[in-house]
Amino acid sequence: MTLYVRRKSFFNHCLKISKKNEVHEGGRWLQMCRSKTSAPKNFCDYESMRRTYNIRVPQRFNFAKDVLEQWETKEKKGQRSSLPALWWVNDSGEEVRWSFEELGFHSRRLANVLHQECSLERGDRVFLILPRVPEWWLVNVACLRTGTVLIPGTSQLTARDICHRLQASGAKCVITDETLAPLLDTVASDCPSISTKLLLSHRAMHGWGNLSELMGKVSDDHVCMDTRSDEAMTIFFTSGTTGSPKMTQHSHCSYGLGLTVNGRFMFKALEHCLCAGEPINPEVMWKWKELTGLDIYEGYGQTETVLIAGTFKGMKIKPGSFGKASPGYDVQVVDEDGSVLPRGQEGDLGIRVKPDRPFSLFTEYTGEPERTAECFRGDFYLTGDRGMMDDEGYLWFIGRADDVILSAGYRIGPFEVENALIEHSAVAESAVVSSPDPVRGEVVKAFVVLTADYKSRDHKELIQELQTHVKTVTAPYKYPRKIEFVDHLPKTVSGKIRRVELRKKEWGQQTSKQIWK
Ligand SMILES: Nc1ncnc2c1ncn2[C@@H]1O[C@H](COP(=O)(O)OP(=O)(O)OP(=O)(O)O)[C@@H](O)[C@H]1O
Repeated sequence: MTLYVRRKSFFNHCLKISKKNEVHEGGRWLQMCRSKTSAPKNFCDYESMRRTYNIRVPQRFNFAKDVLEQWETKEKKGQRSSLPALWWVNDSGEEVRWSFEELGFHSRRLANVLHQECSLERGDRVFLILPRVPEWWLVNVACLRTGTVLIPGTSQLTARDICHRLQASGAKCVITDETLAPLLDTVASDCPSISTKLLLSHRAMHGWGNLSELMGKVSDDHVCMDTRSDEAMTIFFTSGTTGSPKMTQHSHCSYGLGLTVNGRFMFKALEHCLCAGEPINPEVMWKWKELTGLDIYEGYGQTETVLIAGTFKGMKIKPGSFGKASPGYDVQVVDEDGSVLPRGQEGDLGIRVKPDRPFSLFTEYTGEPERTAECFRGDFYLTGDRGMMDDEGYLWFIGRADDVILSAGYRIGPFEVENALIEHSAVAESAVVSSPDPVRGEVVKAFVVLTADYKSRDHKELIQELQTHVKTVTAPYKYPRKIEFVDHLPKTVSGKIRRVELRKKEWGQQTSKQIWK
């Protein structure tokens, strides 16, 4: 479970602080919403939020020029409040607070470093691997300004992960700090595309340009690139939950404008909690509410998209459902032919792309046209997840398509079994996957991490107790016929459970399941 920690929050923040629903584009104001006042005061009603959301995508768009520079101008003219553009605080209480003017000043210098000192051209790729220090945001803006394509990576990546990302992306420039620079140096010789290495550090390091020093050399005059809306802005590597991470390319409009959904229809204060990235067990929601008095609002999205669906302000929360489709997306449950299924039936979760492809959908998996094409069926982009829509239009997550278990003719979503298991006080967390069975083909197997109080209990007894428990809280055929206790579950760097790893462990070399997976 992730409590609202999103790499895209910079864009959300800057768009959120706009009081009007407008984005300035080369002197013209773009109406973000069709509402009479142009500034919907209160989106407490989901239906009115969907009705009023209407973004017209301009031909050219650049977040740095069309949003940040406009705020800078307003700030200089005293036409906006003194809210900072960026306010950063670390664990030791150190703070950095930049106005839009300061953000503009530093980012223009950094843009000049990228262009003049590093000879990077529009379209060149920049791999950024830094913890969330202010410079992380500066590089974001400098890349927007220069039209270079930002590829962010978490600082928890291993040398192998970094090597894969650099080779796959062909990045020309890497930017990191002194903790990670030695790791990058170990793989640099295998990554011939790198022409520049920039270091954020007070110290010098052989082979690395010092970012702060270079910024001191260049001017703060920079004309922002007039990028096309559909031009590449960033490439995210997916989490790698199901296989090796895919390069997911977003354009200046799909992110720069698309993320208005996330920014505008969320809550402004920390007293509201949002969870995204993995399904959240209803039990966790109840517990959270009991301990904090707060509800958790769920958001469902992918690297390929912005927020696809969510429990928006004013909507009742149905624990176990991730809410309704976001404005801007028509989300449906479709069958194998791409036809929309009736409500209540399980199928593939898809986003309608015909006749109009939502502008906030990714462009492609870079360099993988076939893989990109595989995501589309009929009029829909397929998310790769299985789900269901209820009578009220709420969407329910069943599992990733690859994770669904077929046992003796039944289709079983792992999430429901995991939800049942976590209700038992012995279970700290669990992951449910398929396991081979000579009679049923495959059966449900649960890998369970026990809570401290249960660690020394007799395992045989505990297995029976957990099986009986699942049979009583959900349909009996879903109970895990096999249970294995483990110390921890395999996870991605962002904390998502890698069921694929457990499944591989179960199926070993048995090819039939491997092919299906
Ligand atoms: N609220 C949610 N409930 C259930 N699942 C969610 C939710 N939010 C996100 N997800 C899951 O996360 C996926 C998107 O995650 P991401 O784009 O990071 O890539 P990944 O699918 O985890 O990794 P990879 O594509 O590399 O295997 C969704 O397709 C869905 O399976």
